[in-house]
Amino acid sequence: MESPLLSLRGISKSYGQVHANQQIDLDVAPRSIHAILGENGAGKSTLMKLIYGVEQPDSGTVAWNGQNLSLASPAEARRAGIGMVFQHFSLFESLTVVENIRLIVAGKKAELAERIRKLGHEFGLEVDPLTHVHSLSVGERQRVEIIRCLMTDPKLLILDEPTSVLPPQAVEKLFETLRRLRDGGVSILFISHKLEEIQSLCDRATILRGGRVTGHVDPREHDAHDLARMMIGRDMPEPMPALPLDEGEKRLELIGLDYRPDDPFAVPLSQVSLVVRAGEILGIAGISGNGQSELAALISGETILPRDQRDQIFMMGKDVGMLEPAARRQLGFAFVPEDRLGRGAVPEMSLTLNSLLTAHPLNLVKRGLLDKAQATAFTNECIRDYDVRTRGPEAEAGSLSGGNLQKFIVGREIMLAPKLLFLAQPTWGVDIGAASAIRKRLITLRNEGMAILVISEELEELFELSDFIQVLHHGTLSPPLVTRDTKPEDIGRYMIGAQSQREKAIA
Ligand SMILES: Nc1ncnc2c1ncn2[C@@H]1O[C@H](COP(=O)(O)OP(=O)(O)OP(=O)(O)O)[C@@H](O)[C@H]1O
Repeated sequence: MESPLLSLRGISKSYGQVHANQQIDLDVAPRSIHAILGENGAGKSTLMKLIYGVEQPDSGTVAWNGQNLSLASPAEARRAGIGMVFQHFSLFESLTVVENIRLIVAGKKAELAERIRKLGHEFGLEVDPLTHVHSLSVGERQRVEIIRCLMTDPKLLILDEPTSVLPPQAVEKLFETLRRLRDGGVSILFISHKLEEIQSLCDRATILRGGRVTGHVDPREHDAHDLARMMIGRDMPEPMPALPLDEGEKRLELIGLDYRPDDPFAVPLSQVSLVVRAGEILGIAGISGNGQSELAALISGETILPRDQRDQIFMMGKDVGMLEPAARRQLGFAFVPEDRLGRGAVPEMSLTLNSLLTAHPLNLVKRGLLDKAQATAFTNECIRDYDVRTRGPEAEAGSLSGGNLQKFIVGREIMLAPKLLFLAQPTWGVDIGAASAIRKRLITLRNEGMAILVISEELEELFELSDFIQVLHHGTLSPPLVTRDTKPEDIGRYMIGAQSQREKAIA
């Protein structure tokens, strides 16, 4: 092999009792796309943080182009030619795209805006440089992160689950971008839970389990089942069959919902109608930025309808358009937001306190005081049942790996035994074994009569879960399509607005 661009030997890193990385050896060749594979909590993000100078190893050596390298900060890593796009975004919401980029890349605003447009166009990462970040969807924020990284002209680009929120078309475009970058001499470290992606994109893969390297392979020589087995140490579980059920009562109904946001960058919704019945899963497909966050806020109660808009949102038969989130939850509604660190959990608080955020009605508070024993028992149950890998209920939410925090939030909301459960991107960042366990659980709950609404950008996920799929495009919702009679291409046409509203619809 050509001498490696980056070479790690015996790298270890612990957080207290947790050995996040142990004796890691890794060589990244020049001009290669190298996958890092592993379950939630296997140590992938930690390893990337060590390479990017966010954290320093306890022991071991790093060589960069054959020279010893020790990085005290990400700024030093960037100067050396290492760039990273994080799983959790690091953009300032109150600044515009170009202002955010200017914090890292030198240049005049107008010039930078022009470069952002050009790069966006060239690599299929279109985003308006003058938009405020708070009005961007998760997918759009990720585009900004990737562009910002490309603007520092890295020799090694680290991408932590870059495709998890991108629609299929954008994934292919991103892959073209990455291949072009590789051909131009950039090496890429690519973390993903999607084995098919790794096989189509990567020429090498390193597999981690429990903080240790369990193998270096060429992913093109192994099928997805093989890779999954190496990663999780057993075969993938089979999907759960959905049982046919009689038509249940309506638990959520939107009738001709119109919404004009004050924010000029937000997407207005027009004539959105949907029904979710007991014993049914409705999936909402669509490319992010088409009104998903606006719709989610209206359903959760984060956005409240003005007084004159009556009879547009019903939960359990009650007009809830003007009710606060807590009042909706009292009716039997639970919600897993897409933004797990901003809205789903408070990173600085322990898991037990995070349980209280939504589960306090389950006798976790007595006479205004925290019932510590009950709250800890609830949290322990959630950790055990949802396979949340953490040191315990007192761990800060922010110390969990991304996928494990997501499992915790999904578990907490399901444990409320709601009548209506709404999940936005339920398995974002969750490894394949755990994602399949969450989907199985959702189908079991559906079979037991829960009404479930899922917003997801992952079509495969919606096909596995949903009885019906509706597609959100430019703030309007397609009619419901019966999943078993629908092909992904049909959904794809709605996603880009190419399908006439009447075709393929059920009456
Ligand atoms: N700052 C921290 N404090 C304490 N423990 C931590 C910290 N960061 C990571 N850990 C622990 O180290 C282990 C490895 O976490 P890491 O985030 O590297 O996993 P990962 O493979 O990237 O997982 P995921 O796929 O869920 O993102 C986990 O057990 C995690 O809880």
